[in-house]
Amino acid sequence: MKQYFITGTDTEVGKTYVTCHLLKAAESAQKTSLGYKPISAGCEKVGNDWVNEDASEIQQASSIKLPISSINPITFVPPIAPHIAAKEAGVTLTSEAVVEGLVRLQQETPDLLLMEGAGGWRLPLTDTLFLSDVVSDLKMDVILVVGMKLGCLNHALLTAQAIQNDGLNIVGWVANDITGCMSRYDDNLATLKNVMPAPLLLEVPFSSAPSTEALQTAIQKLC
Ligand SMILES: Nc1ncnc2c1ncn2[C@@H]1O[C@H](COP(=O)(O)OP(=O)(O)OP(=O)(O)O)[C@@H](O)[C@H]1O
Ligand SMILES: C[C@H](N)[C@H](N)CCCCCC(=O)O
Ligand SMILES: [Mg+2]
Repeated sequence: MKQYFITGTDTEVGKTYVTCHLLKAAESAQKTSLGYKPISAGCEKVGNDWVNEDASEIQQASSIKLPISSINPITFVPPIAPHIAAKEAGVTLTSEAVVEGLVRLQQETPDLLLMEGAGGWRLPLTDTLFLSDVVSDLKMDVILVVGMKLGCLNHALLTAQAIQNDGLNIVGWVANDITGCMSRYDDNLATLKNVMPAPLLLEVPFSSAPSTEALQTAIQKLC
């Protein structure tokens, strides 16, 4: 079993989008896949479940089918910073709760297990604990999704430095074209290829799937 933490240069940069492409590509390569979204903020009640859109997409993209509460055990209603939502709900976010949900999914022994963060790398769980602390304790390899837009060079480099300073390995970064209209896209991509301290794992075009070949190359590197 190979497992990775998916982080991004910010919220809304395509972590879920990329995670789902990788989970589905793994299945196409005859690998079992499972996604984990430990903490979500922005949920609605569907039947007896609190359902977050990321979690629902990840559930559908995973080859191993599990209840939404296993894919996403910690849910908050308002789409805000999770530690603030937790405080409002009278809940304390803990490392143990995140790890407990992960261990449950590891017991399914998928070939590929992808855990999506929320927001960017240094996401607070409390005023003294960050999701990055939990990932560091777990010693997970990291995939960094870069939302290709003006400002991403700085965000990508700072995030990569922070991950490495935390003692973790970046297995690769993903160039995700989230707008389809970034000025000098190719020049920005070339700069990132030169300056990032990790290899480009995958390029994801705007509004269309990456090529099957590119996805399979990425899966071969990951699995
Ligand atoms: N390559 C792309 N082409 C078109 N739309 C995209 C692409 N990548 C992401 N999107 C869209 O951009 C939005 C944000 O993407 P996504 O939800 O994956 O971000 P995220 O980083 O997971 O955000 P969060 O921090 O909330 O988890 C979504 O509507 C998604 O469908
Ligand atoms: C609600 C939203 N979609 C995200 N999942 C949460 C993003 C939290 C960002 C916190 C921050 O760094 O400011
Ligand atoms: Mg997401």
